[in-house]
Amino acid sequence: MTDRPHRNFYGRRKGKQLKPSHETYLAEDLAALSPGPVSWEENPDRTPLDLAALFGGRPVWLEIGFGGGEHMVHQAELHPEVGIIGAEPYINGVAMLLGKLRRAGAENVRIHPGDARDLFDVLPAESIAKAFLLYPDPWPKARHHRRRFVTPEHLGPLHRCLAPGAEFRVATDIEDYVRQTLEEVPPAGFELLSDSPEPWADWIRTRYEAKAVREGRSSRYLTFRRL
Ligand SMILES: C[S@@+](CC[C@H](N)C(=O)[O-])C[C@H]1O[C@@H](n2cnc3c(N)ncnc32)[C@H](O)[C@@H]1O
Repeated sequence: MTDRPHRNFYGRRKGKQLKPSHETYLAEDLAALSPGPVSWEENPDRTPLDLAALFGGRPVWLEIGFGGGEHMVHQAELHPEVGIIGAEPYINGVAMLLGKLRRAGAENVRIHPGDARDLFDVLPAESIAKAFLLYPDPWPKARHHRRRFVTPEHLGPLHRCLAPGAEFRVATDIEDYVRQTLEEVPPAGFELLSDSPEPWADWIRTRYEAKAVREGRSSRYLTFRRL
């Protein structure tokens, strides 16, 4: 037994199932970091989460589709004065985040290992002070554009959760995703604050962004304010 038995414990296993023994660790960590009952099975009445109890009254931020969790852990370390809830259905990404969290020792993160849309309806209205949507799935084919996150179907529930004045950040390397975001987000009750080829000052490169850079694609960083 080393002093860090979890080192690389949740390592990269893209495309592979987690080993049963790893699933035990995953389940234990996830139980400790649960934001409360989110799924319809656990919370059929959709009772709102008690964010004050979760984070002791700190402002709460939300990351949708955190992938491997680089950005979430970075923000959690940078901002111990806030609580951050992340949603990600890709279980190996969740495992990567858990490994990073163990190494970082951040205590201000809670994880919903599933669809962000299930989280939206159990977050109290106007409870989120900042939201991140970083490199959402591009759905490049025109006939799949309605599956993108930035549609009225998702933006309405997100708007309900965000506090007036809350920042909503979107990063993407897909030019047509920028177009759709600029078209769809303002009518859902947001104003555009900035649209930049440069990332935010507190940025850290995510796994997906690193892949985009390797493949020669640049990115756009959009900041909206919830009206
Ligand atoms: C292209 S990846 C980017 C991941 C990460 N943000 C990054 O920049 O490396 C998009 C992520 O969104 C997640 N995702 C897709 N639909 C989602 C949903 N409805 N709720 C939460 N996450 C979702 C996917 O599982 C995937 O990990």
